[in-house]
Amino acid sequence: MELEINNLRAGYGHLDILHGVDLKIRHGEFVTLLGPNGAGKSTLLKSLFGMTTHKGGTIRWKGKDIAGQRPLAMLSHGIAYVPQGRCNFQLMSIDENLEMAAYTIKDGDLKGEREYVYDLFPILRKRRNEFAGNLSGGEQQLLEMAMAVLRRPEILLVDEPSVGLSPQAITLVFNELKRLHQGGRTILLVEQNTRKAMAAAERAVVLRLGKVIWDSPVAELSPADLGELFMTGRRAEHAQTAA
Ligand SMILES: Nc1ncnc2c1ncn2[C@@H]1O[C@H](COP(=O)(O)OP(=O)(O)OP(=O)(O)O)[C@@H](O)[C@H]1O
Repeated sequence: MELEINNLRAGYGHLDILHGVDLKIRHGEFVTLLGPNGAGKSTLLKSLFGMTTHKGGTIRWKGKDIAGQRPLAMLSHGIAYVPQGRCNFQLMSIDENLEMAAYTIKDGDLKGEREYVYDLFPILRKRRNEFAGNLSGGEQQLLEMAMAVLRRPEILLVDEPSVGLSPQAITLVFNELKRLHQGGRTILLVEQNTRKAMAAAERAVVLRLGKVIWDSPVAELSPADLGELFMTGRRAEHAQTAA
């Protein structure tokens, strides 16, 4: 087991958002985290990257409890986070954005790291001297992923990469996610586009009101069941757990 979350409680200051999350992710898995607005999906990703107030429970990463550690420590453990929206430096070139992403690598071989990323995303190499702000939405999302992958993480936490993208750009981004997974990376993806997410991932986990209410291979969850889970917290007839 790579990541084992037990009874995780977290939030923002006095605000409690996660009310006891249990989730296990094996090395190399592609898991999508689904759920209605405000369920706490982004909060769970942020908690795994040390960006929330830790209130209890454990996050075991390769056997060691890392709950409550801050983002820099999470990066050093091999955990990377791709935030929602495009957070790159718009008035810097792609080369420079990747340089910024490499900032925390001690004694890093920047050129080598950059070439590693360009081999993964040749589309970025072609435009390496252009401002990030001049890339299309889909290409900017790829740059976000590239900046996270540069540190060669073992797990990628990806938050709603399809937001604001055209259908073609969404297809491009999901194809790249699948390629990153095939390259051996573990992926935990939060996504509102449930159809795309379930086509790419192996396992679907549904979060509602700060708790996991469903966890199964994607094939065991129909769109109708998913709708029912979102609305009522139960799957008609065969609910695994109640909300
Ligand atoms: N920085 C913050 N400070 C305070 N409250 C926050 C913060 N970020 C999120 N919240 C609150 O936490 C709750 C869960 O938000 P979160 O973004 O985790 O949900 P989500 O399941 O990802 O929803 P969506 O699909 O709409 O993005 C919401 O009520 C939200 O208002």
